[in-house]
Amino acid sequence: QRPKNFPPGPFSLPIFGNLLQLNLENPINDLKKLRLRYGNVYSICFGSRPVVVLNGVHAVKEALVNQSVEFAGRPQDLMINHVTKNEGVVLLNHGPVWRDVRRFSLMTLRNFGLGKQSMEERILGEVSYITSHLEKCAGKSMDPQNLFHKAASNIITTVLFGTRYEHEDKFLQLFIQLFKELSKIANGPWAMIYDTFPVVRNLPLPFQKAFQKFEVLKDAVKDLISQHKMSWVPRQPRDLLDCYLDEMEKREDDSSFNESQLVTLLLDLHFAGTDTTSNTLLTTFLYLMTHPDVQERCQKEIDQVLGEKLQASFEDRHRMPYTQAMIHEAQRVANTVPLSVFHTTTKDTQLMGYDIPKGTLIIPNLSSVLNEESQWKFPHDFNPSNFLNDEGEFVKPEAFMPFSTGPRMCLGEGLARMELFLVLVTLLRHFQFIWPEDAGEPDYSTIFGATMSPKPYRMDVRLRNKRECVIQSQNTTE
Ligand code: HEM
Repeated sequence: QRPKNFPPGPFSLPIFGNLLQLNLENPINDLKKLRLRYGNVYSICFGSRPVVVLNGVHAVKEALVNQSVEFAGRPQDLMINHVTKNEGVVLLNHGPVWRDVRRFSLMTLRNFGLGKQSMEERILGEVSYITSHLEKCAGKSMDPQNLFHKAASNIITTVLFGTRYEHEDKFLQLFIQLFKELSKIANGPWAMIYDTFPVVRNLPLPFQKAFQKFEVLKDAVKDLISQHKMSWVPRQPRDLLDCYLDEMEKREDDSSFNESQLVTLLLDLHFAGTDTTSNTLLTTFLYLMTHPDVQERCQKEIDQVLGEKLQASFEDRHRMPYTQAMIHEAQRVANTVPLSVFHTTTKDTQLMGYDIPKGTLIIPNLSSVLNEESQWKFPHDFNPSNFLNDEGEFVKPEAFMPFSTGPRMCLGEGLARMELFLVLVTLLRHFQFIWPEDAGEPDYSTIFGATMSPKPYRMDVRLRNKRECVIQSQNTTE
């Protein structure tokens, strides 16, 4: 039974709640139908647990921004909380430890923007590996999935541990494999059973594998920390790990900065920063190939702005309104984290006239905001004009929230935006991407998960004429 004056929703069955009425493979359409019937704030039941779903920009902002503290909690009793022992940052509940770890992570990422080996240099370093890989594929077709995934992983590992890994490296392969298996379990039916029926939690059912796999990941990170400590020079940080060791030394008696917390924080940031960015890149290239006019217009702008400059820099974005608009539009249609990360209420509160008790699970339906008909000029198309005004200047509507909003919003936003810009601008400058003639009609449908991805596809890669000469002459000089 729903609490008194709770947001309305469909009739729910005993034990199962509304789970049997949702297509758990991809519930986005079902959630959309419920919004049409019950409005922007409605409820469903996961088993016996009532859950509030927020839809549309106004409801999401009212909760996550205007009542930022009340809606900034995280659930603490799901399988994934038990697997990570509530450490790290993503799943920490609202409170002083989360605030401290978040502030440390944000500051450290921000400082790398200015430091000796800046974030920009780290990203451009990895971009040059992508470029040389694609040069080898020029004239052929290739599946970009692994390339983008490993590149996104390498960018975050250079920031976290100062290391990039060859794409065949065993450590990188192990991480990617275990992350994949863990998210499959965490997003699958066994996690749902674990979360819904506490009595089964100690039984030897397949969800136990998630606990074992996480331990393997933790052991690998512990080894990495031990190796790192051997070359660590206090107060001369090379990466986030060094900054954390400095912080641990500074706060000797502060129990929230400790080695166990560090292990999960590194895993959290690595995990949060990999699939998200690589799936966004995959969607962007799918749309660029199938909208060659958009691709060409970006290339013209990029050529014009960069001229003979050797490399793009993040500052160049201010002179590339169309390319900026294209990247934002790609993020809008990619809808990479469709249901955000679940929140909870930290105290009894009210939202749009409804009472919501402390501890209620909240789903900010970001998908409903990024596709909201009243907010976008072309809600159902891929059209950079969604981000351009009549003068052709770049503008960002308030409904652009792929990183969510409020105090829990993505803490890697700055890194992700820099990554997307530098990768896309560099690749569009050097290559043309073409939908292969024998690939049939493009399939824009998505694979639902904690992060959404496009169906696998192949792309034809061609060196662009103008750049071909420059690259060849550079290669000869080397
Ligand atoms: C295109 C890329 C990305 C997208 C679309 C994205 C999106 C999101 C979203 C929707 C959330 C949930 C916010 C909320 O709960 O309200 C989130 C949280 C988070 N993201 Fe990202 N993210 C991206 C890249 C990254 C990167 C590169 C990092 C690594 C530094 C990162 C680290 C995090 C962390 C640590 C959180 C949890 C923040 C907290 O709970 O305080 N993300 N992200």
